[in-house]
Amino acid sequence: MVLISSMNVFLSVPRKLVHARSINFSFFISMDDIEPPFEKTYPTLFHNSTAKANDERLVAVDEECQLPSIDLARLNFRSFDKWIEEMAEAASQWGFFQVMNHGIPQKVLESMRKEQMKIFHQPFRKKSEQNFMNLSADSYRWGNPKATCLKQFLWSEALHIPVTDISRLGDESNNPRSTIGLFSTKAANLAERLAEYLARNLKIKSSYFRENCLPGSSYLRMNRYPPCPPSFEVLGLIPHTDSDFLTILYQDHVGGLQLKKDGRWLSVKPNPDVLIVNVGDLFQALSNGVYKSVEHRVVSHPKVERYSVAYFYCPSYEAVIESTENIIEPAIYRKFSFREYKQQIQEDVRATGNKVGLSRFLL
Ligand SMILES: O=C(O)CCC(=O)C(=O)O
Ligand SMILES: [Fe+2]
Repeated sequence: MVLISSMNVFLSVPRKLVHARSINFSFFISMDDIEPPFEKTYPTLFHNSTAKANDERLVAVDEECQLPSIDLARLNFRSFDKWIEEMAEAASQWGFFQVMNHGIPQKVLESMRKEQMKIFHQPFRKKSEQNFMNLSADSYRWGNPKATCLKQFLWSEALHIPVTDISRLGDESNNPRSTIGLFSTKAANLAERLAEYLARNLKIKSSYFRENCLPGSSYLRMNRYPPCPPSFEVLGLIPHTDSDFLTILYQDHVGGLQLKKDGRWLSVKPNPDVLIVNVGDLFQALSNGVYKSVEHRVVSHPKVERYSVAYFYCPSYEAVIESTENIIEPAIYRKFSFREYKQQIQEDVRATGNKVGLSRFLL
C-alpha cells in the first residue's frame, strides 16, 4: 500500500535506541522516552471499547491517487495561459496538486527533515517543557487534550511555529534556525508565486497577496506521526481543512495523507521529490467558491514513523477576505477579516469541539 524507505524501516523498531549525541547529550535514549504518552494519559479513550473511532477509516478502501502535477519548469511565455489553466483546474477539481521543479533545493528539504528528526527524537519530557527551543508555551502539541472520543484524537505530535518566532529558535538541536528559516523563506516565495498565478485566472488583483500577506503572518507546522497500532482505530490527524490561502506541504516516503474527493477518501501517493500544494479556506472564500479547500487527514503507519512539514500561507489579522463576485455569480460568502475568522474557529472549537469553518460565513 505504501512505499517505505529503508531509513524509515530502520526507525520503525518500536523499542529502538536512538543515539542522542547530535542533540547535545551523548547517550542512548529509548523510543519510549521520546513518544508522547498517548495511551497512558487517556486510558479511558483507548481502553473503553465504546469510545472507538467508529469512522469510515475501518471500511474505507485505501485507494491511492496521483495528484495533478504542475511542473514549474514548463512555465514559459508560450504555454503560460495553458499552464495556469491546468493549475486552476486542479485547484477547483481537487483542491490539491503537486509541484515539480518548485525551486526549493532537495538539500534544503533533506536538512529540514533531519532537523525535524533531531527535534522530535528528544525526550518527551524535554519537548513538553515550557520554553522548549525558546518557543512560546503552546508550540509543542500532541494528541488532543480536548478529545472526548477517539474520533477527535490525534496520534501525532507537532511543533507549531509562527514565522516571526523562527528568529527566536534556540539551538537545542544543532542550530535549526537557519534550516527552518531557509525553508520558510523559500516556501513563502513559492506560495506567493502560486497564489498570484491562481489569482490571475480569477481576475483578482495580483498584488492582493503581497499587500495582505506580510513576511511574518504565516506559520509552519512540523508534524511527526509515531507508528500507531491499527487496533487503536485512531487517526494521525483528524479530517480538517486548512485556515489559510495555500499550504505548501513536504512529506516523506511513508504515506498516509488522504484527501476527500467526491465523498471518498483517497490516499496521496507519497513522493518526496515534489511539494504538495492545497487550497485553504481563505482562497475558497476569496475565489467565491471556485477553488476548493478540501478536507484531508492522515492515517498513521502501523510500524513506521512519518514526517511532514506544512507552510501555511496566511494574511495579517487585519486583512479582509472578500469573495470576488461577477455578474453571473454573486458573492456566496460575506466579507470577513482573518482575525474574525480565527476568532470564530476558536469559539466553535471551544463550544462544539469542531472548527465549523467557512460555512459560518455563507451569505
Ligand atoms: O502530514 C500531512 O501530510 C498533512 C499535514 C496537515 O494537513 C496539516 O498540518 O494541516
Ligand atoms: Fe492540513
